[in-house]
Amino acid sequence: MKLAMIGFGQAGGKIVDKFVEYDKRHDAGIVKAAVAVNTAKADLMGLTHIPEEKRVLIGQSRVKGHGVGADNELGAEIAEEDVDEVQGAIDSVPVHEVDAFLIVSGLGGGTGSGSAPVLAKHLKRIYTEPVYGLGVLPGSDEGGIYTLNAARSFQTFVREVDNLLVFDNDAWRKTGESVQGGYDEINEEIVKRFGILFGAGEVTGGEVAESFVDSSEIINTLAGGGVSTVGYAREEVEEVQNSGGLLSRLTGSKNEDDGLDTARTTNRITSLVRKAALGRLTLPCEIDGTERALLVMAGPPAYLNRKGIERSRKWLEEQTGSMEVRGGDYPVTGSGFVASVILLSGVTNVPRIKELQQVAIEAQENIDEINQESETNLDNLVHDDEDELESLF
Ligand SMILES: Nc1nc2c(ncn2[C@@H]2O[C@H](COP(=O)(O)OP(=O)(O)OP(=O)(O)O)[C@@H](O)[C@H]2O)c(=O)[nH]1
Repeated sequence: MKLAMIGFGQAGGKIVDKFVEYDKRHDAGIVKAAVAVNTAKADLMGLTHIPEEKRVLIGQSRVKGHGVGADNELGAEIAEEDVDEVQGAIDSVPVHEVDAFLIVSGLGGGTGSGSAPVLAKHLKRIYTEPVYGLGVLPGSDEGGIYTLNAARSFQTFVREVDNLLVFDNDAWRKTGESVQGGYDEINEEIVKRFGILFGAGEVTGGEVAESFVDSSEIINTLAGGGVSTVGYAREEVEEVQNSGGLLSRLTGSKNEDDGLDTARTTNRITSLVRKAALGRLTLPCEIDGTERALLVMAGPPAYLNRKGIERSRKWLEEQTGSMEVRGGDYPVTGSGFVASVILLSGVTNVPRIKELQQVAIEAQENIDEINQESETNLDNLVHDDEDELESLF
């Protein structure tokens, strides 16, 4: 699947930068264009793989290249004012060659959390291609302002995009380590999971898959909106030549080990799918109640088979209660591992989101209370002034 990626803020820029690197390293063919947008000049200068002309500094007249300091209302205002500058960088993207836009952003800061939903709304008005978001939730040790920003931005972002893929930093923090300490590893994890998912629709180099995942299947799984999470599991394998693959499956060629190999391959697939679905998701949640799902099995063609994928698909249908579970191969010769990636789209039972919604409600109530108090104080002040004036005459 070919994407135009736009990274907002420090986290968004770094993650898109890593996607570009991943794309080159694996010849994945998913990043058709990459743009980084920020209010902080230093963050843009720290990027390595996104070309300089695709790094856009916004809000110069307001914050002089120094960032918005976690003020996401200011971030949103700046994005509204400078959306044409971002559009300028997107104008050179051959949009007819991309399947979708992906806006990547941390939701806890000011620039990304404020700007990402603004750009999503803008792109949806202009283009017919789907606009997806990849939103990163802050660690709970980052402080109240980050949680509040995330709570507010999450609600707006999910409304503006066609689907919001979520990664929760908090769930990926290592015990005893602050989330900042492990960003490199976390970003690797993000890019690996989403790289395989989006790469599935872009097989190059003459690989033949038995039941190939098409980008339309990714789009259909994400259609309908809501929030998505991704599971992943992998197992190292030895690359074998000419044992199975589509050719031998089509010609029916067999050897003595074929029965055993097929059973082993099938079992490996079903076990990896269970591990991916029941292990740590990018956004931890109950998988029961998921609206749509897509299962991608990546690895050397000899280690992929339809039977394993079919069984796993049925298992996933039972676990999620969804009637819309798609599945297929992503053949990668020479990968040295078989991996299962599961996209769960339209998840509903997510404790972290409930927590964020609660934070947003409480914050709104506090704001209302403060407003009411200051109105009452103002009224009292006016009455006091009137009384004072009356006593003067
Ligand atoms: N996964 C991941 N998360 C990050 C990274 N850097 C920052 N974050 C998270 O993203 C949130 C937003 O931080 P930034 O992206 O630095 O903020 P910003 O959008 O640039 O906004 P300002 O700095 O306030 O202008 C933080 O709360 C962190 O949780 C990163 O490299 N990887």
